[in-house]
Amino acid sequence: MTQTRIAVSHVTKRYFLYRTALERLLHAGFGVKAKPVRAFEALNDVSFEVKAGECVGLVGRNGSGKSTLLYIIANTLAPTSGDVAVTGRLAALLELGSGFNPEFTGRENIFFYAAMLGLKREEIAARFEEIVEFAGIRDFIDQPVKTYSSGMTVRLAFSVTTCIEPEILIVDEALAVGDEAFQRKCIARMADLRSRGTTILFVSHNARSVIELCDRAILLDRGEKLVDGKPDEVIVAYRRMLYMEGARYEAYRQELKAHNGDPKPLLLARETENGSNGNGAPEAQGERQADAAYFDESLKPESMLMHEPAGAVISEPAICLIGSDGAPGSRVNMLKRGEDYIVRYRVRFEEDARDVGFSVSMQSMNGVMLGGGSLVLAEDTIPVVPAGSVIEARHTFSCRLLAGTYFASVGCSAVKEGARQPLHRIADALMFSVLPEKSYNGRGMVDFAFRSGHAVISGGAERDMKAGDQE
Ligand SMILES: Nc1ncnc2c1ncn2[C@@H]1O[C@H](COP(=O)(O)OP(=O)(O)OP(=O)(O)O)[C@@H](O)[C@H]1O
Repeated sequence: MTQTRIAVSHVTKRYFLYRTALERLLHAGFGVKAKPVRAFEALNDVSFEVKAGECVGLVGRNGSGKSTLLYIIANTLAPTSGDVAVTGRLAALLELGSGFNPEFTGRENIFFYAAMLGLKREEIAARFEEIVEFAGIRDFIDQPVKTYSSGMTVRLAFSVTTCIEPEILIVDEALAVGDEAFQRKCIARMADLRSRGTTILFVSHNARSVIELCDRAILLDRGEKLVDGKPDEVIVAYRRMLYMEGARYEAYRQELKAHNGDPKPLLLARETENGSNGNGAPEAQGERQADAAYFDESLKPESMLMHEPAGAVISEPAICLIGSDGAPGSRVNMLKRGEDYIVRYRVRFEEDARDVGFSVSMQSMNGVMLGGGSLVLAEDTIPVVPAGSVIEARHTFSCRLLAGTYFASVGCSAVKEGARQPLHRIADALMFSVLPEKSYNGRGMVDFAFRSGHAVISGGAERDMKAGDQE
C-alpha cells in the first residue's frame, strides 16, 4: 500500500483579533485577560492525506489559509487543534530568505541551510556545484546574502531546497518572484523531482502549473477545504469562485460544500438570470440568451476600458455559439478548445463614416496580445456607412487557446482625412475562460494542433508509431 507522507487531521487554527496592539501584547506576553474583539479561524477542521509520490496543489483566494496550512505542516506554526503527521525528510520553501543568515555569504548559507535540512558536509559539497549552477548567481556566491535582491535570494533558496532531493517538498509558489525564465526552471525542477518520487505540496495561484504538475488539487476557502479532486475540475471551481461576490459567492460555496467537495456535478449546473445581464440591468433589445451551461455570470472584466467615442458607439459585445444559420447564437464565456465561436457587437454610427473596419483582439491575463482579426486585415472594409446606421460586427474564430482566462478587446475604425482612425474601442470588453480538459494536457496558452510522430532514420525502433500519435 502507498505510504502516507502527510496526514492532516481536523486541523483548526484560530487567531484572536484585538482592538489594539497593546491588548494583543498584554494577552500574549503576560496572560492579561484582554477581551479579543473576535476569534477568527484561519483554518477550520481541515483534513486530507498526501501519499508518497503525489503532487498536490493548494489553491484558494487571498487569505483562504493556504500559507497557514503549509506553515503548520512544516511545523513552524502550531495548530489550535488537530494533528499533522509527516513521514519523511521535509524541505519547505515558505518565506523569502527564512533559513538563511543574511550576514553569511551565499556559499556559507548553502552549507548552513542544507545542514539544517539534515545533510552531511560531504553530501553538501558533492551537490554544491549543482546548487550554484541552478541558482544562476555564481558571480555573487561569495557576497553576503543581505546584498542579494529578492529574486536572487529566492533563486538560491529554491535551488538549495530542491537540490538536496527531499522526500517531501512544500513550496509557496507566490515566492517565485524570480523572472519568467527562472519560474519555468522551477516548474521543470518540480516536475523532475516528482518523476523521481518526491512528494510535493505546493500553493499556487497559477492554474496552469497546477494542471500541468499536480495529480490532485485542494480548494481552500475561508479556512475550509471545499474541494479535493482532479486538478482541472478543482481549477474550474476555483476560477468561478474567484470572480464571484456577495450572495452569488455564498451560494456557490454552499453548493460546493453540499456536493461534499465534488466539483463535477457543478461544472455544468450553471444558473442564469433570464432577462438580466448579471448586473441587474435589463438586457438591451435583441440581446441573445446566454447558454446556461457555458455562461458564467461571474466572469466580468473589471479591467474593461471604454475609450471616448469619436463618431460611433460600440455596445453589447459578446462571444456567441454559431447558430445553424451561421449567425451568432447563445452567449457563452466558457469556451472549449477546438470549437468555433463568433465575437459580435453592435456599432451605432453617429456620423457618416468611410472605409469602416471592425476589429477584435485576444489578450492573456497579463496583457500579452495573442492575436486578432479585422475587416481591415481581411481587406473587406465597408465603403460608406451613413450616420444613424447600426451594424453588427461579427468575427468568427476557432478557439486555439488552452485552458485559462483571457480577454477580448473590440474596436471600430474608419478613414478620416486620409488616415485610418479609431471611432470607438473597448479594451478588455469580454472576459472568458477556456475549459480545462481531462484528456489533453497541452502546455502553454496556444494549441498549435501539433501532430507528433516519428521516422526511424537508422537502427529500427521497438514500437511502430503511426504519424499522428502523440509522444
Ligand atoms: N498572526 C495572525 N494573526 C491574525 N490573523 C492571521 C495571522 N496570520 C494569518 N492570519 C489570517 O489568516 C488568514 C489566512 O492567511 P494565509 O496567509 O494562510 O492565507 P493565504 O491563503 O496564504 O493567502 P495569500 O493567497 O494572500 O497568500 C488571513 O485572513 C490572514 O489575515
